[in-house]
Amino acid sequence: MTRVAVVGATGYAGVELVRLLVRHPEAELALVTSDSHAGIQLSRVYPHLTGIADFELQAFDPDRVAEEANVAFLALPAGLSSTMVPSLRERGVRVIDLGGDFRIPGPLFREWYKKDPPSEAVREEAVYGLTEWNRERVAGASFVSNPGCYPTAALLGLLPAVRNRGVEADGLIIDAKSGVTGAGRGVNLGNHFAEVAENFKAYKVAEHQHTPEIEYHLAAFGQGSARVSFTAHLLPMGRGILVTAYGTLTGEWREWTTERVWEVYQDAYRQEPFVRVRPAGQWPQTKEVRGTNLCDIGLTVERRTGRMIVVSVIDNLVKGAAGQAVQNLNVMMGWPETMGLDLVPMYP
Ligand SMILES: NC(=O)C1=CN([C@@H]2O[C@H](COP(=O)(O)OP(=O)(O)OC[C@H]3O[C@@H](n4cnc5c(N)ncnc54)[C@H](OP(=O)(O)O)[C@@H]3O)[C@@H](O)[C@H]2O)C=CC1
Ligand SMILES: CC(=O)N[C@@H](CCC(=O)OP(=O)(O)O)C(=O)O
Repeated sequence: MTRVAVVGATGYAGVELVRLLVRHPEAELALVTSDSHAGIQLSRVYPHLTGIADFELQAFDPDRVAEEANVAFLALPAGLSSTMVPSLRERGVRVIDLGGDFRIPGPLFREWYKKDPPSEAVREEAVYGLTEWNRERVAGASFVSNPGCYPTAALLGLLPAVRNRGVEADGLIIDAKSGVTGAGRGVNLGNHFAEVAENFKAYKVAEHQHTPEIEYHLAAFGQGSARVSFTAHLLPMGRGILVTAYGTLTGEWREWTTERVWEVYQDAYRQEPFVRVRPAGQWPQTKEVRGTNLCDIGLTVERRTGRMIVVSVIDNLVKGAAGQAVQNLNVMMGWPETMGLDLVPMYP
């Protein structure tokens, strides 16, 4: 068994990691940490874990993490892992960081997150954990930077077309909707029931911090440059993200049918255990992936406008956070990629 720690176990991403790790056949959950709940049992904070994960929460201490665990998952507010990661790496702990600190170069992090970035030398050690597109590098990694929730859905939906030069990567439009757990467990008026229920709103328009992450990795994996208009919206539901992306067809793709484009997507994802390309005309829904590490994709060519429309859905806490992090753990450790993630969607 490999001993693992969850740093920030009381947050929504952290507690989802706990859910997956307590049933993982090769990982043993050895340590859970919290800032404001240190000394209290995790099952006091989350009574649904009574008898399942009654660990006492510890304050973060890198020596303690290194004593107890070989791998640490960090699920902390942006900016904290920039200082914590080096202290763990120095002690030989492998790290999977779920925050935004290491996903983009420092100057972009400073500009969009308005926080001090980590040192560029440490950031360059981080392997971006979009598993389906970076599996070989994740396999040899000791430090993985897990993608953001919106970027996961957007990149998986768009990369087959961008990589194959089927759509113009400059000028993509990405329209995204999330459930409220995407904002974490912290109390925030914008996520108050009375503000969210029977309501629907766009937020952080033209200034969402996931915009540079989407552009940077579309360019890197797509082997070109990318400019996107990304708009996030808040839905009155707990879990789930649905992304609708619009791209102008280029080159020979301008003449292609939906079926031809669909074949390119099938080729890209046929071997992937967690990506399902839906038959033409079938549009994925958030509930169809709820509680799982799946990303479902539907697409069409819109002949009238010369555009392609792609819809992708994930569970933000699983494929968008904890599930993809466990998928990366499996790849890092050389275990079967689906280990501990063989989950059936909770429907209805
Ligand atoms: N929610 C989501 O859908 C997704 C989240 N993520 C990422 O995961 C990370 C966590 O997000 P989420 O779970 O939503 O956030 P939450 O606000 O729900 O949780 C934050 C966690 O960090 C801990 N924490 C806060 N401040 C400190 C501190 N100073 N020192 C140590 N621990 C601290 C909290 O512990 P306590 O309150 O007990 O002190 C809590 O466990 C973020 O970086 C986010 O970007 C990524 C993809 C999706
Ligand atoms: C619904 C909601 O508010 N979602 C959050 C998701 C952010 C997140 O997960 O933070 P990172 O930037 O560290 O990835 C948001 O849009 O800001």
